Amino acid sequence: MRSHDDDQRHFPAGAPVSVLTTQPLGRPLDYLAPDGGCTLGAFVAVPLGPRQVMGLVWGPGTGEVDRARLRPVSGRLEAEPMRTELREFIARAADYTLTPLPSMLRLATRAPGLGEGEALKRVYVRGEGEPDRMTEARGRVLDVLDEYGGLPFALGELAQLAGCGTSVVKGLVKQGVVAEVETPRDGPFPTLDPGRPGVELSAEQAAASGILRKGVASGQYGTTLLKGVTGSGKTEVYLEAVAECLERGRQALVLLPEIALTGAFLSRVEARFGAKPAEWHSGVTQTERRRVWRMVAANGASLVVGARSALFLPFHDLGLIVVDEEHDGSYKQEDGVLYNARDMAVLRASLNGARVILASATPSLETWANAEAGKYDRLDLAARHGEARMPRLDAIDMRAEAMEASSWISPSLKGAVAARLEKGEQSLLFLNRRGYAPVTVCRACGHQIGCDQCDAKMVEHRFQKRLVCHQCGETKPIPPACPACEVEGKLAPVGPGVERLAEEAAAEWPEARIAVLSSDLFGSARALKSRVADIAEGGADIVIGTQLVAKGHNFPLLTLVGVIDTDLGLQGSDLRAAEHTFQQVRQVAGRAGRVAGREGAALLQTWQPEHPVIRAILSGDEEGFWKAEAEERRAAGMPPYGRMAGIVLSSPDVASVFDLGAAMARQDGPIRKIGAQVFGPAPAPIARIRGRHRVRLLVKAAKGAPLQPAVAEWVAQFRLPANLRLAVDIDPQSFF
Ligand SMILES: Nc1ncnc2c1ncn2[C@@H]1O[C@H](COP(=O)(O)OP(=O)(O)OP(=O)(O)O)[C@@H](O)[C@H]1O
Ligand SMILES: [Zn+2]
Repeated sequence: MRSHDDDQRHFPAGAPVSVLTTQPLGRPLDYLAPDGGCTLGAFVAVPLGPRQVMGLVWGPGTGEVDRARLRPVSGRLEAEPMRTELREFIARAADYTLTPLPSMLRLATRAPGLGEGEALKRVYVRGEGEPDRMTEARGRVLDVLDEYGGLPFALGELAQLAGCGTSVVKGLVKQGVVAEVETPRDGPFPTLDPGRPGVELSAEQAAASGILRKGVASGQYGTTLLKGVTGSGKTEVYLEAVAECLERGRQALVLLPEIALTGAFLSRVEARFGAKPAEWHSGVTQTERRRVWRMVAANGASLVVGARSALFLPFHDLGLIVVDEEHDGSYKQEDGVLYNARDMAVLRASLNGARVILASATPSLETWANAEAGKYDRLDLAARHGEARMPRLDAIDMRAEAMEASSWISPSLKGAVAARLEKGEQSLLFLNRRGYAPVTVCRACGHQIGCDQCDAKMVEHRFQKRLVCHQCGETKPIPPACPACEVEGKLAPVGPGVERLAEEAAAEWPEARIAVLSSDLFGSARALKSRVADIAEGGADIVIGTQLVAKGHNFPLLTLVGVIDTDLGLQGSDLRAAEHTFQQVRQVAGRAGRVAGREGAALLQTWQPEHPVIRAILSGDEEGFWKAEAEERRAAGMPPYGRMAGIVLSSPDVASVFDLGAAMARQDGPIRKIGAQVFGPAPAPIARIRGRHRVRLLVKAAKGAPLQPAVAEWVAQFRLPANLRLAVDIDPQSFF
């Protein structure tokens, strides 16, 4: 780590400095420091060709270009300079993921107007009374203001969210129904009070919380796996570590995997600390994003709750990062910069003397193995809080069930749901498939409707009345005739998605209130959040959902979980198929019976109850499962006992991807030099997306091998033909 004094390092006017921009140039460029000089990490404007772009003073000039030919920095921007710790993090993360530095800087500067000053800004909030004449557009403006609960908006932002012109807003201002106010930009967030009493912890919880608090108090880096069964109070326990962090005047970051979870979480923070934290995710307005970015840097926000990209915020002094549901796949970004937020959290904390808490009921094998190896500490919460008990898990052997055609809920499961309806309790039916039917087939010729741009079947979405490609998002109406044989009226849905399951449930229980939770059915994150809150309060009898419902929700009335197709994830040859199925099914089962006195049950529909993974899920022998899984991976040299890098080549031209793939496989010297191996090229499982043909290569290396430099050297040997994209995925999670 560089010394702290670096933060003060100053370059006098005219000194050569290297400036990193977000432009795709690959590396920093030299400029001359402006009048008055500039400090290391300062945000500046620099000329680039005919344009002015934002840049960051990255270090002394490299001397690559003759001094006489350097242009001066145009000016300093008003943003707080980037601290050494964050610059170091960006550089290390770029090296680790083999991402060009400019793309990393872009991740760390994703807020609008960073260069603009602190002047007053004009914002719009709800005023008094009702408009003289209510129009549809006016109504929408007022709805937006209500929906966001008093948050201020910029004019353009408000108009856009309401889907109207700015004149509509101005008209409302004239009548005083909307108020126009001048406020300082970017006010600090309300202070959180860690001294308020928390809930009374059980002995087990108190012991864990004591250890976590001590860790935070040490001011030293360390990572702890907080493993607790679903409903054991992991959140209550890690909030104590947050309290300790706040007491010490340092900032804390809590990463959550799913935006729908933040609503309930914010209320818990408010209950514990007396105010809400700052939020950072795709559902936050642009105005608010800028405020969070600046306040985090100025120490005006002590706790941030966010999605994975919050990891790149310019914290003033970050003392704790909690990664909740650390096993969740959404922590791995799968396009653009390919990074795993869980691993990057550990990296950032280690550079800043901060603690990491990885919380999960079903940790990833990577984390489990790191704890086994002593790299991470581990704390266990073995019991549910209070009198609540873990749900009973049972298999429903589908071979023994009398299933009708186009029916997916077995008679046994139906009986269990009916019993819950009678008692006024909730049931959850889980199926990890969006839409109505995954395949639409022609009963005359057998043709299945695919996407024109992708090597994928179109999925019927009946609520939208369209076929949707889950790869590229392309949609089209269901054609009246088969596109292959032109016979009319023979297209039929095959297989179930959540919408079709909801149809079956509605036919079976016409009186029941049914809620379908699937990410595509909600226009906005706010709408989804409010639906989740409504269900928690008893606003539905049967919840039907995708993996969206498997994550961290607390539905107190829910006592039955039915997994429709437990075998779904076990098909295919995914390295992590067993691990993911185990995690997902145990998580979703854990939604049942979370309140004392309401016994929970989970019923798993399966065609292969004797499958080892299904047996492990039922037996609950988690350590046994992980040991066996670890042994298999170790024997095969697979992660976490070996390392991998995935390469995806894609181009509209099929020949050029295969040619380059073959050349890469031949010229594998840099890979062989570290004792690693190249596999492929092979067509990717989804061989075409958005009209681009895709080919994969895989590098397998031993655990300690210097994988990144070798891959960098290997890839650098090749000139990419026009329009061919090469993506490197270090530690790949998916192989589509
Ligand atoms: N000591 C406590 N006192 C009062 N309520 C508690 C206590 N511990 C946990 N609870 C309550 O029990 C429920 C489950 O706790 P929590 O959500 O923290 O568990 P979790 O382990 O994070 O669950 P999951 O892994 O399923 O997300 C919550 O409603 C929480 O408020
Ligand atoms: Zn497509």
